[in-house]
Order: sequence, then C-alpha cells, then structure tokens
Amino acid sequence: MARDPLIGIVGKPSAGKSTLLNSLTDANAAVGAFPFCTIDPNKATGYLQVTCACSRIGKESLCKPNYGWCESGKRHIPIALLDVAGLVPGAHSGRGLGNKFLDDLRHADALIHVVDVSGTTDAEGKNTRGYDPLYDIEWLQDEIRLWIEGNLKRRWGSIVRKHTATKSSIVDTLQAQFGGYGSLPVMVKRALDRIEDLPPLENWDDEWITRVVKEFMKEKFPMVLALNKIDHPDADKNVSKIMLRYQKEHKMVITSAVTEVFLRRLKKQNYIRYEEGTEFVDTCEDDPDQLKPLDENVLQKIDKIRDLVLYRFGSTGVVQVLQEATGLLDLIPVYTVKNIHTFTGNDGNHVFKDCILVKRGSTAGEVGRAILGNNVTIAAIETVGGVRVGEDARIEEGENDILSFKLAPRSKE
Ligand SMILES: Nc1nc2c(ncn2[C@@H]2O[C@H](COP(=O)(O)OP(=O)(O)OP(=O)(O)O)[C@@H](O)[C@H]2O)c(=O)[nH]1
Repeated sequence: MARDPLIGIVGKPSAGKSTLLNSLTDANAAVGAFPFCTIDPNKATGYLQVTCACSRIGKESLCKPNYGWCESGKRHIPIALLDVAGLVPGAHSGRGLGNKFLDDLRHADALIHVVDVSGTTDAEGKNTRGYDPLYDIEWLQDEIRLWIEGNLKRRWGSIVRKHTATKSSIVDTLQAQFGGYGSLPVMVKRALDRIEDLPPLENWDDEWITRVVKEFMKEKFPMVLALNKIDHPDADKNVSKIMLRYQKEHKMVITSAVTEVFLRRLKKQNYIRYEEGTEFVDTCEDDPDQLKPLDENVLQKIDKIRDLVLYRFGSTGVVQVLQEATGLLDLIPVYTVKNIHTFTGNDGNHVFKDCILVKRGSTAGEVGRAILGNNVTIAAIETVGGVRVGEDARIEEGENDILSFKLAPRSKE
C-alpha cells in the first residue's frame, strides 16, 4: 500500500452509508431515504481517533496537528473514505449500478459493510418489515466474489496456457490477474498459503477458483460489519442472530449513524458537550453557563438516545467502526518532529504537528523515504531522548514512533 489507505463503505441502498460517512466526516454527502440516492462514488475524509503522543508527555494544550485535530490528547487523523453505493443482488452481472460500483471498489484497501439491522429495508433498499439482514451479509460478499471470479474465468483458458508456457509460479500468475485490484504478491501468497492441498493451477476447477478467490478477498477486501440502526426497536434480535453466525468470520461494531450525525450537529452549535466515541453528553441542564438552552423536545430526544444507544452500547459506534477498519489494515501512527527534545516543528511553538499512518512492521528508513522522498540522504534518525534509531529498525508504538530525521547536506555540483 504505497499510496494513502482508502476505506470503502459498502452496503445495500438505504442501509445508512451516506449517514455513516457524514458522521465520520464534515462532508455533506447527500442523505436520503431513497435507493440510489448516492449515484456518484463519494470520496471524503474521515478522521481516525487515536490516543496522541502529546498525552504521553502532558503537552495536550500545545498539540496542533497540521491535518486533522487533537482534543485533550485524542488525535483525529485524516483517512480517505469512499462511499460505494448501489450494490444490489446481481450487481456483478450489471444489475442496479453494479459493475460501476464494483469497479470503484477495487481502489479500497478495507471495507466497512453497513448492514441495516432494523429489518425495515429489503435487499434493494425498499421499505418493508421483518426483513432478515443475515441475507445481506451473504449476498454482498457473493457479489464481490462473483465479480472477481467472472473477471478471472473470462480469461481462464489463456491464463492457464500462459502459466504453463512460461512456467510461472501460481503467485506470479494470480498477481498478474489481481494486480488491477491493487493486490500485492504477498497478499496472493498469504491467501494461497491458507489453502490445503492446492493442486497445480492447470487442474483447478470452478470450486478451486472459488476457494482461491474467497481467500484472496480476505486479503484484499478485509471487512468490518457496521450493524447500523441499532436505535430501532427490532434491531436487537437481528444483531444477536448476526453475531452468532458471523462473529468468527468478521469484526463487528454496533452503530447508530443517525444518532452520531445528530449529536455532532448539536455539538457544533454549542448546545451539547459531546466526546465522540463515548457515552458522555452534557446539555444545558448539566452546564447552564456554558451550553445553549434546548427546547423540551430535543432534551427528551437526547434522553431517549442515552437510553436506547449511548448507555446500552457505550457509544454510537461510529468512531469504533473506523478504528476497527483501520485495525484491519494494521496501520499505526508515526509522529515526525523537527526537534526531538521539544517535539516541535518548524514554528517551534506547537508539538506533534505531523503524524502519518504507516503499516505495522515498517522501518524507520521506510517512513523517512515515504515522507522525504528518495532524493535526500538521511544522515541520522533519532527518537525520544535523542536516542539513535537505525534505518532498519521496526517502528513500535510507544517505543520509537516519534522520529526526527537529520538530512545530510546536499553536495554542491
Ligand atoms: N433509525 C436509523 N436510521 C438511520 C440510521 N442511519 C441512517 N438511517 C436512515 O436510513 C435512511 C437511508 O440512509 P442513507 O445514509 O441515505 O443510506 P445509503 O446507504 O447511503 O443509501 P443509498 O444512497 O441509496 O445507497 C435515511 O433516512 C437515514 O436517516 C440509523 O443509525 N438509525
């Protein structure tokens, strides 16, 4: 993943994708109750919440990120999100706006599948009652699989001929096919390594192809389920069913995207004090000096939200769902500073202005080259206390994730 990570938000129409996206961003994706309300894939910046390095050294008040923000030691790091709308059963064969959306999907590194657990919308997003959302999890995965399989099978004859003629490894042959999805050889290898007794590629039948594609999907499109609309009275029984069936296969987070949008809006207007990702909401009743008064209806709505969502589940879940999705990508924050003793940047006043997300296992040298490019010579790398870090040293959270790069002077030509 040399480029910035991208998290795709998928799900059937009206599951709540745009609402979730709105709750994670400040972008105003069109939110509507109608299928295909979102016609164009909607890219936006979400903010991943992490405990910032400033809180380790008690400098929360001086922390001023160049991108995103930091509040009381909770840093919000920008991360790209993609609203992939309009997936319906049969999308792989062009139903709905199928192929277009599946093509958009190929850019995503991980997926958040928004599942409507209220049971009030059918597989196509139309209003109904008592719908079983277990089916949505199955068909959506099948659509992605059938799309990849279709692309593979269309060329299978020539793939096999070339594979045998060139005596390529299976990894190389599959990587040549899966490269268009942004796959890396290591992903293909990990997928293949999980399959026991894999025959030579020229002997694969449809069943083997399906098994391979299923394992590849786990690598390329790892998925977290956002069990959305938990504020709805019918949600509980559906959530239990899904958890029972899928808890071994998928990470899951219970969410109420609409609640998060509502709370963030009130917070912005200074009606409430609300810490995103928590159950804590203060109103004018708690702090009449600081918070604007709210009318009785809204106060009652907030009480209902506390009972139905916040106190029952601990939060609206949206902060956590992005954390889980990023967790699937195994990303960790690295802080780069000019001065390793004061943690300041060029302006000398604020700490930890720069922070990037890197793949766990990255080395200090790789981080340096990702930030500074290949045209500079890194003379030395230091971490907290001025301790030297080797270019080959793996970045470990809390140990050497605060780095300062000293560059060798450019030689005059
Ligand atoms: N009760 C409840 N309703 C929600 C929640 N999240 C979204 N909704 C509602 O569900 C409807 C559809 O939401 P959208 O966000 O437009 O759904 P979408 O998945 O983006 O739909 P398309 O754009 O058609 O793909 C809207 O009326 C939302 O207000 C939730 O957490 N709880």
